Amino acid sequence: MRSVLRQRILKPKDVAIYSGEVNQVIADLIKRIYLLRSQAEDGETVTNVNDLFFKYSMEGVATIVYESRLGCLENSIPQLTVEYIEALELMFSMFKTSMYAGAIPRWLRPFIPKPWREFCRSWDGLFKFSQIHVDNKLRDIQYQTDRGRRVSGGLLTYLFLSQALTLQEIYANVTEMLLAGVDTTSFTLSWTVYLLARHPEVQQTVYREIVKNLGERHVPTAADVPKVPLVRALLKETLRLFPVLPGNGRVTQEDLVIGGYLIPKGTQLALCHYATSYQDENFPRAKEFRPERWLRKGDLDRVDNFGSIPFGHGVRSCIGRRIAELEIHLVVIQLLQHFEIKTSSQTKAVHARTHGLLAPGGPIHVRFVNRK
Ligand code: HEM
Repeated sequence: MRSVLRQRILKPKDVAIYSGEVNQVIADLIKRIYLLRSQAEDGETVTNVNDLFFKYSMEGVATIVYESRLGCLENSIPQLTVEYIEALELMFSMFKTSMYAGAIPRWLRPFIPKPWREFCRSWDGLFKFSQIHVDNKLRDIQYQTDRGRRVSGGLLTYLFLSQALTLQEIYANVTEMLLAGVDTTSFTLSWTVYLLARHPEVQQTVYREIVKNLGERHVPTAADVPKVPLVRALLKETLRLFPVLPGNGRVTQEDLVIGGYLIPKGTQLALCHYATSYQDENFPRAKEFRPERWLRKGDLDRVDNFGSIPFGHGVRSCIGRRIAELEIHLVVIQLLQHFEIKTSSQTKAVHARTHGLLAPGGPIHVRFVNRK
């Protein structure tokens, strides 16, 4: 899969072509914020923003991966999408249990049936959903080719036409991408909004840069993102403080000597970059939210810092990184163009909690206040 997609989504310029689709999803998200605000007592508060960003992330990744809209941000969500959301929620709500489900020996399953049963139920739901969308697209392509038309399209079309993967492999891989691309992106967006609301001075600086370099209402595309380096820095800083995957692991492929210790080939290594992200030796005043620490001082300056590697590193690093960045950069710019994000009387201090992923430990409520 990775070698097939190398040309399509691994670099920022590869995913730039999806700006238009992502912006349509953002337009729906903003419409939804106006609606939800209007239903609040103060006309400004949106409660539990993660629910909103979950739907945004799901719609965003599906529009790229399936090349179709799911209707997550509509008032009445299509039944098929509702079922998928339920399967996804089931998967995450029992993440810890289901992680061990595969380790339960077959003979033991009749005695403790629930973890395995739920594990299969949630995966079946996710696969069924992917299969329906993939099959629809395949039928569409077949229809076009039968009529001698030249077919061009996005990711899924490319996967079909390249013929590098079997249909089963396509089902499996797009299911994994959708699964991997929803909570990761939505938690990160929820933290971003939370941090901006609690640090109005940072928010003001980012907003000023957007207005100066892009304007108050210009709808941004991927080409605009390098003009607002603080927006990129904001995402890096958010992921440093709240890396959705707080740890990572690798099995050594050869004998290594690290810090004077011999680590034999085949050793399982665990890395907790959530911990290294908070070390002052890696990030001065590490506990503080300071996006500007990621800004380059000049053209030759690089600010890579391996104390924080939220997307992993190397050949197995996150395949959806550029998609996630596109979705987050574009939506943050537009949210700040439309609204000042503020705490409300309902905003409580929220701490991180792990359930496999590092998630907000409670609901995040913020006000979306009209820009004057
Ligand atoms: C803020 C958002 C995201 C974060 C922080 C994140 C983080 C990660 C991390 C840490 C890994 C493991 C990398 C490693 O072992 O070195 C990973 C793997 C993966 N991610 Fe993401 N991810 C995000 C969004 C996405 C999105 C949007 C997609 C799909 C469109 C996606 C698809 C995947 C897949 C398929 C893998 C497995 C890759 C493999 O095993 O080769 N991720 N992600």
